[in-house]
Amino acid sequence: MTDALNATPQQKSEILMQALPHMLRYDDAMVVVKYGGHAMGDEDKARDFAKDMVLLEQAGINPVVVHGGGPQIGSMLKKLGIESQFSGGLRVTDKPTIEIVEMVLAGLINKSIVGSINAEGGRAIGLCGKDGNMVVARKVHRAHVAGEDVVDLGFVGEPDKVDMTVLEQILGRELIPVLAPVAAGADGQTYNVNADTFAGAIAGALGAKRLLFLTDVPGVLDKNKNLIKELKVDDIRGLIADGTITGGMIPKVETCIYALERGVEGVVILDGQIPHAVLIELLTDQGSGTLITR
Ligand SMILES: Nc1ncnc2c1ncn2[C@@H]1O[C@H](COP(=O)(O)OP(=O)(O)O)[C@@H](O)[C@H]1O
Ligand SMILES: CC(=O)N[C@@H](CCC(=O)OP(=O)(O)O)C(=O)O
Repeated sequence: MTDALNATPQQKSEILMQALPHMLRYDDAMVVVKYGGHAMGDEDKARDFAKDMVLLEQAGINPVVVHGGGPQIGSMLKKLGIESQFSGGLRVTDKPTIEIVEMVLAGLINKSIVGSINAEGGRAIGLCGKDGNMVVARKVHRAHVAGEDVVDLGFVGEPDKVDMTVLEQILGRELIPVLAPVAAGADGQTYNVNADTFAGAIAGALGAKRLLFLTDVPGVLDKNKNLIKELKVDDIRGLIADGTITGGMIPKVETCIYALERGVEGVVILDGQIPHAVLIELLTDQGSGTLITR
């Protein structure tokens, strides 16, 4: 699959025959792809990701991209002399920080992904939670984090209401939505929403067939750092309790549980740095990461 885009016509038709049964499984289905800031990498990787989204759309699978950009926000804040502070995996977001978060996520990164998809022959449309009131956020009140001081996270939000009207207009019309995890509260205040949580809310509201988390590790690893290929929701709670799953993986697996409970059929956590990771996952028998089901 890695070389498929540069293959000869004969090789391409062989690859297509192998991919066909998988394509039929996902025909007209919705797949939410969470593209993490760590998975973004260099220009070549961005191009590969964009090619995958275009190919999925052409194959009749409707990809919805939700992107992050944590490391990129961190670099911009650093350039401006603003220190990043996290509590429980969430960025403490004061007034100057929320302005940079919105600029980097809904501006720079969103438009860069839209541009890459368009350059590969797709038609992407970049939105954030504010557009069409897609996601209305409420402030996160998570002051108590085990082992950490009590912190007011500031303008950190979580999805409160999700309205799919705008996305429903877009899907099935050869457009690829690219969503930045920025949303307004009912009072109009802008909130910074963790991209995993945002992706889970969108996947749940759409009843997506798959939610893919592209990150910088092969999937969920066990205590010996070996990949766990399949997990059930009930296994997850034990792995958090015994300290196998920690840090940034916790909001990810918690989002998996949330999305599965809302009808998403399966969630996969996989290494987005592998070229064409999404195509390998969806269109081959190889399945590259951790598949989580109910
Ligand atoms: N059991 C585990 N398996 C894999 N990664 C884990 C595990 N526990 C903690 N992690 C950490 O979670 C990180 C992925 O979360 P995060 O950095 O938030 O990703 P992203 O930026 O892609 O959203 C991994 O790089 C790893 O350091
Ligand atoms: C509240 C909060 O922490 N928001 C995140 C939003 C971006 C994000 O989640 O990006 P990744 O997926 O690349 O980590 C942040 O400010 O970094």
